[in-house]
Amino acid sequence: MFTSPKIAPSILSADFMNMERDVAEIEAGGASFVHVDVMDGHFVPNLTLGVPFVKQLEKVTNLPLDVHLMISNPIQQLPWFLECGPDMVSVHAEALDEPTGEFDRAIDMIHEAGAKACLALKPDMRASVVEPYIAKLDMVLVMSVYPGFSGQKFIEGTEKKVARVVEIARAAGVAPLIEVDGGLGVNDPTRAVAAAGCDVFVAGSACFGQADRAAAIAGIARTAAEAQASGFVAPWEGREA
Ligand SMILES: O=C(CO)[C@@H](O)[C@H](O)COP(=O)(O)O
Repeated sequence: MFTSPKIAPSILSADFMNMERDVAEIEAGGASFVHVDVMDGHFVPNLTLGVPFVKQLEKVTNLPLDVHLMISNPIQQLPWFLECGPDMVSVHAEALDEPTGEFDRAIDMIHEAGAKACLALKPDMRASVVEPYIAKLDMVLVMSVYPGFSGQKFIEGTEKKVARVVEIARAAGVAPLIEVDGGLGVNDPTRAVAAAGCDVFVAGSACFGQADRAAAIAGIARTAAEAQASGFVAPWEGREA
């Protein structure tokens, strides 16, 4: 039922002056993806990196790039990011205009470029928004903090949204990866989302903020696997999905 936990360290917490070294460490340390936080200072209140950086990053690692576009107007910018050769691209539901077909358009553009397509949801977005698209999606990214910064506290109850997305996927007879991003580490939030069906655990400060990145990755993966096996139940109430 559960897949083995995959860890995607978020480079937002890495040393931008030593990115090649930091990414080499997580590659050697057992990461499954590099989570690349693209923020435009408009869709989220922080500005990080753009196309030239992603292009360079792709050259210095064999890890799959998991590019998380926290940007306004992704339809316009997608072609530039897709030229960088990412493995997986997440676009936010909140940044797309559903009535004009932008959800389908973004997913199709990503697939046509040979990458895997993911729909990302901010904490206030309902899980059911993925329902019409679930069969086309390779992954759903459930944000467990308001996007913009590393080191924030996990929003309790996000595990309910994870469980709801799993339910929607099952009902459609598909099994996209479920990724959760924000506040994860060797902690109860990781246990809660693991037990709810999360496959990919994004970790910024809990990975790059640690001196031993390999030990950090192993610790989070072990925490998640144990929670999957034991059926961890969160000690909080939290919000609805
Ligand atoms: O996209 C984001 C924040 O917007 C994340 O990827 C963070 O970078 C995760 O950091 P931690 O919460 O794990 O420290």
